[in-house]
This record gives sequence, C-alpha cells and structure tokens, in this order.
Amino acid sequence: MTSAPPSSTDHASRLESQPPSAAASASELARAKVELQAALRHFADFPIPGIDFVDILPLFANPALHASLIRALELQVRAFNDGKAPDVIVGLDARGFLFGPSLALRLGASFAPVRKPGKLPGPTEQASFEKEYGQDFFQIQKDAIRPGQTVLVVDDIIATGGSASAAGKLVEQLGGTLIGFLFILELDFLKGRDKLNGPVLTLLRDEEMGK
Ligand SMILES: O=P(O)(O)OC[C@H]1O[C@H](OP(=O)(O)OP(=O)(O)O)[C@H](O)[C@@H]1O
Ligand SMILES: Nc1ncnc2[nH]cnc12
Ligand SMILES: [Mg+2]
Repeated sequence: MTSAPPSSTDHASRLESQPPSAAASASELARAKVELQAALRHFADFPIPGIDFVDILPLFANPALHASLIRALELQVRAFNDGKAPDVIVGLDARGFLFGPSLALRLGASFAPVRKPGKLPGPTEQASFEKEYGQDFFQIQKDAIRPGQTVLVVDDIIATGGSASAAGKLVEQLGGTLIGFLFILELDFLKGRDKLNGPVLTLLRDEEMGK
C-alpha cells in the first residue's frame, strides 16, 4: 500500500515546529532591534538636571512592539547560551519586573525578584550598592535560588552598573551559578559593564547619550 503524498498543510506544520536557523534568528533579531530602538523616548533633565532619561515604556504600550521585545530578548538569550535557557531569571525592582516574568515563561525558567529593602517577607540575603548620592540595598528571598542553579540577571537599563552588580552578588551569596546579565539598553558612556563579573548581553546601545 502506498501512503498519500504529504499535503501542503503537513509541510507547513513541519516547518513551524522546527526551530529557526541561526541565520533566520539573527535577521529577526536585527529587524526587531531597529523598531525597538526607534520607539524609545528621551526626556531631558529628568529626574534631575543633566540626566537624559530614556523612557522604555513605549515598548509596552504597543502590543506588537511588546511581543517583538520579548521575542528579541528570547533570541538573544538562546543565541548566547547554545539554545539553553537558564534555570532562573532574576529581575530587578522595578523596571526589571516589566519583562522578566514574560521572558522567564518563554524560556521555561523560574522568575525571582530582587527588591528594594523591606519589601520581601521571610529570610532574605542583602547586598549594598552605590547610587549617585549614598548607598542603597537590594534583597532577595533566600529560597529564590537553589545552589547550582544557572541564573541570568535582567534589567531594563545598565547605567553605572551598581544595581546589576549588587544583584550578581546576591545570586552568588545564594550559591547560584551566574551565567550573565541581560539589559534592554546599555548607556555605554557610563561603562557600567566594567563592574559586572559575567557576560553582558544588551539588546540596544545608546552610544550617543551624554555627549
Ligand atoms: O546601572 P545603575 O546606575 O545602577 O542604574 C540602572 C538602574 O536605574 C534604574 O532603576 P531605578 O532604581 O532608578 O528605578 P526603577 O525603580 O524605576 O527601576 C534602572 O531601571 C536600572 O535598574
Ligand atoms: N538615563 C537613564 N534613563 C533611564 N533610566 C535610567 N536609569 C539610570 N540612568 C537612566
Ligand atoms: Mg531599575
């Protein structure tokens, strides 16, 4: 008995179920970067004189851009780590909470928040970091990461790198294996990546700011 030739529907569903090639992913990522970069807004002298504030909220106002952002972050993580997802995504209070959980869900990872002091119940670990004026602290729940779990720290923007560096310390204090840091935008001129002890992935870079 001869079997029926495959229908065009079979062919289409087989194509859909295959992961995209590296070249297809790279061109999808490149297209997304252009549209995401164009949607960022700048506000001069916010929150204090001299700061060129980059507003990422338009990326979440438009569902198509929002989808494109999460997809681009997913592609960037998979390209970096041989297609392997981390066990845990750690997102930083507050803007890291806007996309960290969606990215974790997409990657099949758990999500753990790093919060400003006094917000998390139960036993916590604490790490300090330098801000423009004085010191601040971040906290994480002690059971958020199990020893040996692979962890990616995510936040919207890396400026001086103080916040992300403190989050990296918290991951290590809990015995996690820090595989790197992921940001939507890097303010290159502040050289924040020099403070981080792991690979740094950034979707967009703003090399013109501060000049
Ligand atoms: O690299 P750094 O110099 O540490 O700066 C980057 C951080 O600054 C902003 O957070 P901020 O705490 O100002 O505000 P948020 O609560 O809105 O996230 C931004 O969301 C990053 O988390
Ligand atoms: N210039 C900037 N714009 C938006 N968020 C920031 N966080 C630190 N610096 C920032
Ligand atoms: Mg923040």
